[in-house]
Amino acid sequence: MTDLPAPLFDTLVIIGPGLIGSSILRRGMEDRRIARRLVACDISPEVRARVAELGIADQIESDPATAARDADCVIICVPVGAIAMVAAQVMPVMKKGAILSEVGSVKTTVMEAMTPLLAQHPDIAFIPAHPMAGTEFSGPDAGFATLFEDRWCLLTPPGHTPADAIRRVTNLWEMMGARVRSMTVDHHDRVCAIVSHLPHLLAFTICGTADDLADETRSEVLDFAASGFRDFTRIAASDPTMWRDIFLNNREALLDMLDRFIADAQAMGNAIRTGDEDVIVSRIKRGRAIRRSLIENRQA
Ligand SMILES: NC(=O)c1ccc[n+]([C@@H]2O[C@H](COP(=O)([O-])OP(=O)(O)OC[C@H]3O[C@@H](n4cnc5c(N)ncnc54)[C@H](O)[C@@H]3O)[C@@H](O)[C@H]2O)c1
Ligand SMILES: O=C(O)C(=O)C[C@]1(C(=O)O)C=C[C@@H](O)C=C1
Repeated sequence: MTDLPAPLFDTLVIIGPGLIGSSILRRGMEDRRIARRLVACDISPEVRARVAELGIADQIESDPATAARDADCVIICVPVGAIAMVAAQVMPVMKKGAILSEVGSVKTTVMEAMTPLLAQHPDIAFIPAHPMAGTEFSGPDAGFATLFEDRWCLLTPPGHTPADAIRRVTNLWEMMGARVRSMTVDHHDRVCAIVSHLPHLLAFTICGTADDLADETRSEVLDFAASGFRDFTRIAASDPTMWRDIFLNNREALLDMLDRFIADAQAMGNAIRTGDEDVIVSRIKRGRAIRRSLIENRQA
């Protein structure tokens, strides 16, 4: 009989088994080469009970420190505003040489909050990751094992991070079907401001604008929304806590992108006002070209 290769991690701990955390757990349950033991930890008793019913973890804990004690890798999957607080709970008990990761949608402010903790615990490798995958749904029922398939996962490891730890986190995401790229926290936050955070801001806003016109158009909004508007409503159905934290933590990059967007939208408005067909058509063509390249890159 041939021995099976050792799993990538002996014990992998997911703190916050919501959409993202439960998707990692589901993939880990399906592919036991990822971890021998999968531990889930959540602050919410309802979430813990649901994770138990779904059978997507080998062990379920309510206390992050208890969950993290024997971990080879801990991944914090809670809203951005709570990541550093959870890190402060687990780092003092984590093993020397263990890996700490998180999946937050913003990196600069998390790294700032983590800097003093990292100085106190130099034996823990901190490797922030951000899977560019998700849906408008939250919670453990929303996750699925193929969520990261063919999606990008962006890593923002600090400069001194051991190469072996980066390799293991890269392997983890690749085993879940993702493509991995490393970048600085600043670059990450600017890229995400334009590809993810501004589109959400626009979706929440356009739904509000339509709702404010309710007297004139309420029934039309509901009746005829099987059009462009419907695609905005999917994004606008996203979780308020998650998006509050993203907007407040990526304030500068997001406001910069918003200013650019407002200038471009005004330019389009002027072209419509003055009947400048060339400007109108060239902008529409750029949109179509971007959609085509997304499809070619298998991202749409
Ligand atoms: N939803 C997406 O599309 C998406 C994509 C990529 C990254 N992210 C990021 O991933 C993280 C999780 O997002 P999600 O959509 O999976 O959220 P979610 O709401 O589905 O799950 C978050 C879980 O964290 C738990 N939690 C909150 N505070 C906690 C604490 N202090 N201790 C322990 N558990 C706690 C909640 O009870 C919940 O079960 C966020 O930082 C988000 O920015 C989200
Ligand atoms: O597909 C969606 O519904 C998402 O909102 C996913 C999405 C995105 O904007 O692309 C949202 C936030 C994350 O940080 C990464 C992915």
